[in-house]
Amino acid sequence: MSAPTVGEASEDELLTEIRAVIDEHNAAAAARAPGRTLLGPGDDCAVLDLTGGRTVLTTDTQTSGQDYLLEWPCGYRTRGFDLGWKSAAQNLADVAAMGAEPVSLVISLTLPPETPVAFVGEMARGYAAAVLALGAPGCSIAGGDLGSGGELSATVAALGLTRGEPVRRSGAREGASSRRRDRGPSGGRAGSAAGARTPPGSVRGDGDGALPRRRAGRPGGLPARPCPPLALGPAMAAAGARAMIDVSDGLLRDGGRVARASGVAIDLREEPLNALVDPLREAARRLGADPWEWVLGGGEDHGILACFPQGAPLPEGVVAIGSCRTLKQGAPPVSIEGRAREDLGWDHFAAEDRL
Ligand SMILES: Nc1ncnc2c1ncn2[C@@H]1O[C@H](COP(=O)(O)OP(=O)(O)O)[C@@H](O)[C@H]1O
Ligand SMILES: Cc1ncc(C[n+]2csc(CCOP(=O)(O)OP(=O)(O)O)c2C)c(N)n1
Ligand SMILES: [Mg+2]
Repeated sequence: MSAPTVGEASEDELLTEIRAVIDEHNAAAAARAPGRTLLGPGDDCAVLDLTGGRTVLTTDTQTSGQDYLLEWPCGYRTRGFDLGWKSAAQNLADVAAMGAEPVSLVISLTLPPETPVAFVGEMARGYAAAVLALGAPGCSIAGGDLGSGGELSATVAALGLTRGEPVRRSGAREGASSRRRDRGPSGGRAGSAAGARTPPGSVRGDGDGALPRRRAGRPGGLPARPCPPLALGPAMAAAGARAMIDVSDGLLRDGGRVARASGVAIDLREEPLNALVDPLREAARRLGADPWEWVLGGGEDHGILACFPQGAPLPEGVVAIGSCRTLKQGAPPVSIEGRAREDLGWDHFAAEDRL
């Protein structure tokens, strides 16, 4: 007998599958952050107490074919756990990049009828696991929505609280140095997600060219399970960061967003970037790809790019990668050792069959 699918289940049965996981998570989260989530799933709305700071709110969607593939070119099959993890992580990263601590998530799922019920339960486990593993153990999963549809998609909204003022993209000033925390708790580095997406179709024919399937599909679990360094968001804010962004669309593109919003030019140094490129060289060689393109243009690593006043003490693990200069007319918003680089990065609406 084949595994039961969503099309054979009722909404209540699916909710029971999800609630089994998240109710347990929420009980633990409530013990760690008492008084924040006053009412979780089960009513028309959740009830939160967000007094004591500024509230930040964000949402992001993972859509099959656009943000993930059920089967990657390397043969790796996306698990429900991966999809849950990634859609939580991507939102938690946005909260952290404002300098906030995550308080709660709501989750809306569109499920094609052929989706296995077990996949949905796995997604719930992925949400709860990401929240815990990435360092937001007090964050509740306060509710969501279920619907049927042609494409499997997951939309998460996340709420967070700051201690001081949220850190926006627009606060960078000349002379500030720009630094990037590139390593997540389990080792996600800039460029790794892009490297993992690169299809082995582009492998060079040098005999053992292709990475073993396991490694090609999951260097550090990416891009299936990105590991944004959540705790560094509030830590960088407390250390005086003037501008922050999570790198979802690529270092150049997201750096350009900070530069433009702040009215500065960001000049990156080659030496610290080399430290990000080096571990990717071998994988890139085998795939016939340019590791610099992964580091500069690859998205979905969700490290945090921040600009600090010169001389500000940096939280541990933060690496200085450049500085903010005067923005000159006609000059690129982001350069490397003063040289312009081709504009690399992810744009949903410009992408054509490009992983
Ligand atoms: N994917 C989900 N994850 C977590 N909770 C969910 C999910 N879908 C629905 N819920 C929760 O289950 C309860 C019932 O959902 P629903 O029937 O969609 O409510 P309503 O009809 O009031 O919109 C709500 O409290 C909702 O937050
Ligand atoms: C099937 C597939 N194609 C392409 C990509 C690459 N990709 C999709 S979205 C994205 C950037 C991040 O997504 P976005 O929704 O822009 O996140 P946000 O900037 O809103 O945080 C990248 C690099 C992918 N992950 N999966
Ligand atoms: Mg963001």
